[in-house]
Amino acid sequence: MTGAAIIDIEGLTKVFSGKTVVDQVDMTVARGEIVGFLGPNGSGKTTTIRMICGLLKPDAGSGTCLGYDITSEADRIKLEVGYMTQRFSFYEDLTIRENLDFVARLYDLTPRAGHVDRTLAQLGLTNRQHQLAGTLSGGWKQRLALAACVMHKPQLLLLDEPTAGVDPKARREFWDEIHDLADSGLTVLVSTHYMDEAERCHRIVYIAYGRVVARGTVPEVIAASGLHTFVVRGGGTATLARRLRDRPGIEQVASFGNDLHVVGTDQQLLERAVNEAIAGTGATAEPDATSLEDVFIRLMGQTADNFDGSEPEARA
Ligand SMILES: Nc1ncnc2c1ncn2[C@@H]1O[C@H](COP(=O)(O)OP(=O)(O)OP(=O)(O)O)[C@@H](O)[C@H]1O
Repeated sequence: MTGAAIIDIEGLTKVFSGKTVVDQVDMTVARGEIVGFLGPNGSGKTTTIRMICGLLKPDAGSGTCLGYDITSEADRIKLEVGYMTQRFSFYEDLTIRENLDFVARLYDLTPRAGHVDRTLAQLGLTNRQHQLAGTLSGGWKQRLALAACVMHKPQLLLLDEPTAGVDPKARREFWDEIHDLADSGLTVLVSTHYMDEAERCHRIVYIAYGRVVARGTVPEVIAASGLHTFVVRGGGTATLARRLRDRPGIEQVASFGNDLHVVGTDQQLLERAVNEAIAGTGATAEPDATSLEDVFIRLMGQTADNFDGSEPEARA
């Protein structure tokens, strides 16, 4: 299947109680890619992932995952996918090894001990194999969950916010692991709210109200946003932010430590507005590269939190 898309879905739609939570989502993921799936809470990421791996039937749309039809060949997909859910679980009163042995049993892997040994070594868990899972720190729990997902040698990993609540060092190590797995040919679709994680993906797909509103590599998404950014420094940021907001040409003001990122789509109008706002304040303003975070703050601002039930102001 080399060259063929690992995920290829078109028009995927899901309606819950009359509410369309996934709305005509198209997505293609090639072998070996790490694709980040981003969007506000409740925007439809988990629902999309569950349809991709055959756990949930779409109300409209079609597609394949690993070459299998997502509606008629769901059983085949489930066997070849590693799915780490948001609330992954294992037996806290069993050791790491015993937990993996249990998973090997579920997948009917033989010889069981061999598969467990290989997976322990692959995920750097061998030295801790006899530690009770319940005594592990968040980062090691995540690693055990990943081990349980990859032991049956899936071709595709679907990770739903795998590092939520994990400290930065453990998150970084987890991502090094993801890249190692991708280098060995595994394909990864990973949902996340973390900006640094989005930047570690080959491509990202951003969804809001069930619809894809941005996609591409990080530079492509930044370029497509059409945003320009000025960094304002000096003076009290809170006072300056008040002066900057609500001026024509200024569409977003966000604090980054002692700096303010001031963003707009019309560069000339933005520059004029910024210079007017800071005149006489002692602050300085310089054009700077728009960051992915600037773009996401903007996308979130346009669409609000998907849980609040309000309609988005703008839809792509
Ligand atoms: N089984 C279900 N029945 C009814 N509504 C559901 C069901 N599953 C999800 N929803 C609703 O569908 C919407 C999308 O939920 P989903 O979990 O896919 O979003 P998400 O982007 O993964 O959110 P988060 O980032 O918070 O995990 C939400 O409004 C959610 O309440």
